[in-house]
Amino acid sequence: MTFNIKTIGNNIDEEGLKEFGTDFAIDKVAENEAEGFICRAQNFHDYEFSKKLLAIGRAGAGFNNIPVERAASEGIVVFNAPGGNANAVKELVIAMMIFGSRNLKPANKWLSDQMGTDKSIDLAVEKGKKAFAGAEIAGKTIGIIGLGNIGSRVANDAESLGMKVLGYDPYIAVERAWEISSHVQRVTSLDEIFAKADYITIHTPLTDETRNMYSAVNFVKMKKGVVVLNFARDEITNKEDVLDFIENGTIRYFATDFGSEKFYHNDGIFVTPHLGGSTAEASLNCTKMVAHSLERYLKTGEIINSVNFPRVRQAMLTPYRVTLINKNVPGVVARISDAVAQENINLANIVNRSQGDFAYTLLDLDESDESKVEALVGHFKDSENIVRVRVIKK
Ligand SMILES: NC(=O)C1=CN([C@@H]2O[C@H](COP(=O)(O)OP(=O)(O)OC[C@H]3O[C@@H](n4cnc5c(N)ncnc54)[C@H](O)[C@@H]3O)[C@@H](O)[C@H]2O)C=CC1
Ligand SMILES: O=C(O)C(=O)COP(=O)(O)O
Repeated sequence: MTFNIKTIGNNIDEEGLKEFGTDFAIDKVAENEAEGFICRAQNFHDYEFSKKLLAIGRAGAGFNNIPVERAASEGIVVFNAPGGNANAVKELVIAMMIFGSRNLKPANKWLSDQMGTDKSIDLAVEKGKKAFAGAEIAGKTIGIIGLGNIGSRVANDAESLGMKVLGYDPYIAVERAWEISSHVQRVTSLDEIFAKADYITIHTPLTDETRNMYSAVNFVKMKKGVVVLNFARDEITNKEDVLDFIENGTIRYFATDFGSEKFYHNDGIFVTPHLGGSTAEASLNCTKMVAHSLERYLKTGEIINSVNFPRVRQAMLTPYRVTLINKNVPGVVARISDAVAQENINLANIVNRSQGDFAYTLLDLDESDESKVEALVGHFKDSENIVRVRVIKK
């Protein structure tokens, strides 16, 4: 069987797409004919998914552009590429922190406005440069909100650049915690970050807790002259409040990957056009990662790196595998087992895992009679609690 994958939007790494095996066709059919999508930050909130679509690979980290709960309810598994672009974001954040500390935006603007000969400009430079004398980051305190793939890397590098590092992440994954330098001090309150840090950077998803975190209610708690960075998501920042707190001198410099017309001409603000994950390396990594996840899911039903379904790994050793996406309500597994028994099929293995309102069930059938497998699947069609059934032949 050939699976059709459609790349949505541009910037999907062509080299990365070569990871797909020969039984995958890329961009050969219309969107509503594809079993899999690969996308980046395109907004899918108003998108009507076709019944054929089984999986979406977000070639990046943040997935707030995809309605992941609706996708689950329509039987669509959404994957992302955790860590695939983390180094790219980290490097930009470190660069922007130093860029701001050394006043490079106004300094460069001032320099480009100079007129005259090289000699006269050299004289003006030596006289005028004191206006742009900056500060070093070594010895300063950085507060990092979110210590996942990006935040943990920023923490380790900031520490090796001589900074004192405070990290806040109430949901930190155990394996990530092991990767963070023991010199990074874990704090349990955001207010401690706001009160102590000279530099503050956020590396969390956009959630109800982080939306608007950069706003007046928190800016008033920050040190005068703080440098604030947002390379996570636009909606974390209240832009009017940033302008006010630049104006009153609380924020010395604000760097962000998410712009606004009011930001572009402000000397205290530096905006990059959502470039955090835009490197050749990150784009290759992320495309490869989601290509692997999609291929594995479509061919074997295994789920790795999904954001709306639990991880399910199970080697396929039987002639048939049936996978079901079902509502996470009581009685479904019993019904599935009953149906298997009614069709007199030997069940070699059953895996059932839930996440939120939905669950994923994988049945390995020790049965090579296709008609019996079809009869089994017949039990699950048109059931209000089962939203997707697939049969995978070894
Ligand atoms: N500017 C860009 O191009 C890019 C932006 N991003 C953004 O950065 C975010 C983080 O990316 P990764 O580090 O790769 O994700 P990740 O999932 O590895 O890490 C996120 C961390 O945030 C923590 N967290 C969640 N809610 C929190 C809260 N309320 N307070 C403190 N910590 C909290 C989690 O426990 C986790 O450790 C993404 O969700 C995305 O929005 C990611 C990649 C590129
Ligand atoms: O990975 C992320 O969360 C990003 O924000 C990067 O977005 P992009 O893939 O560059 O459209």
